[in-house]
Amino acid sequence: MLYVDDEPAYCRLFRRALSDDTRFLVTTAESGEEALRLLHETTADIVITDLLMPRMDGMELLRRIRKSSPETFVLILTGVDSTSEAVKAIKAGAYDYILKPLDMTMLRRQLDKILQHKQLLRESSLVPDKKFRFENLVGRDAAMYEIFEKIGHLAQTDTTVLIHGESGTGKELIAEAIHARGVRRDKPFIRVNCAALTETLINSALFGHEKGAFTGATARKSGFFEAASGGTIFLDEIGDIPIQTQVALLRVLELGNFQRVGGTDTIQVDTRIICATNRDLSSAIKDKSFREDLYYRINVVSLTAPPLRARKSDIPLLANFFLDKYRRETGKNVTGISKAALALLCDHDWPGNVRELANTLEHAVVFCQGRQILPAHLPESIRIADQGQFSLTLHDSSLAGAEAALIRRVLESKDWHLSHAAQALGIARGTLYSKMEKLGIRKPH
Ligand SMILES: Nc1ncnc2c1ncn2[C@@H]1O[C@H](COP(=O)(O)OP(=O)(O)OP(=O)(O)O)[C@@H](O)[C@H]1O
Repeated sequence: MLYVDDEPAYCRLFRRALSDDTRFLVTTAESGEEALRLLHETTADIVITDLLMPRMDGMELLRRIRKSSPETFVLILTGVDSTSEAVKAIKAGAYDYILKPLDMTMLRRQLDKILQHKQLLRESSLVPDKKFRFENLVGRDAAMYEIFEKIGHLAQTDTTVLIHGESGTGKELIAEAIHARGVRRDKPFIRVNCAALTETLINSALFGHEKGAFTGATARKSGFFEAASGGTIFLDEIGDIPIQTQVALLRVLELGNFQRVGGTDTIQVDTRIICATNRDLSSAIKDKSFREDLYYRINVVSLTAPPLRARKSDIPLLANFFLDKYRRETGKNVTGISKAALALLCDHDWPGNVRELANTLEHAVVFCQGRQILPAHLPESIRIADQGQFSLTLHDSSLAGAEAALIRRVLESKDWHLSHAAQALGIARGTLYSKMEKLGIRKPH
């Protein structure tokens, strides 16, 4: 590890502070130029550099290191008044920044994080385990294996994680799995839906409040962070937290402490933070509704839950998983999904992702009278979407007219093969025949 600072006193302090930590071999340099010379002669896994230095400053040194040895982790040291410079440095590839005057506890925490990150990088080359289930997550698609693998690695660390993904893709299950596989598994996992909390309530919900902090605060109350102490807090829809809460959150991430609303005591917590968002936070940063420095703090490691339409090979597996779940819950003897119904499920685009698929199977099990899920048991939205393939144009808005048009289209698509058409429509062949009679539908000669 190389420490770069133009103040010799700081260099000495740093060497002394880490002298008992056998994981690091510390070298110091008093200028950017000297640092580059040393890096030329030997390698360093971690470089910690002051930002403000005469001649070559920390930014320039960072740029040079990124070019010559991109795998080196660079930490920037900066004063409170130049955090915007630090953000620039992170954009330019620095791992993170540390505030000056140097707080050794903070520094050690950062170094632990880097070591964990390095471990992660080493392990990410391992062959993925071919299982279809990972904690409560089900999946066999390569995209899901990748997620399982990442969860496995992240669980071994205490890193802050940001999970991206559309609604219903399993972000909460991913967060739970990271918690369940880690050392904090016996401690609480607290989920907070930030979007559901009003601006006035959120600070008190997260950090608690003192008696009399606001009207109605009749007693001291601890918040979610205290409840999750020792465990994990999952901040869902993080993009929706108001700016004032973002400031408090930044403090928890940087210093590991907070104050209750209306309180003056500083409360130290050891809570792992996992966040999720279905919004593009970079546009929120642009329109200033989300702090950039907070973004870098929560986005130490990020993963993206893939939408269901991007892993269609998981649909049959998930459909059967939910069939089994709802069959047990309802006690019904539904044992399978017909080919036609499964084809409809596989064709659907699932804008609501796995949640929509789960709801669809619940609906199907409820409506199924026999042993097999047929197209007729699926919600109309799924069947209609399929019929959309025929680009059905309805000239007659009456129910009978629409039914006739649909039956005609399906018959045409099945070459007027009654059994096939009946199966696609999810009705019995006899029912189709009588409907054709009633609606005056005949095969054209
Ligand atoms: N891979 C999966 N295997 C099994 N169930 C899943 C999977 N992904 C999601 N689910 C189920 O789908 C539903 C939605 O999942 P979850 O709440 O984790 O999604 P989310 O991405 O956090 O959604 P939102 O952004 O709306 O909060 C839950 O009932 C969950 O159990």
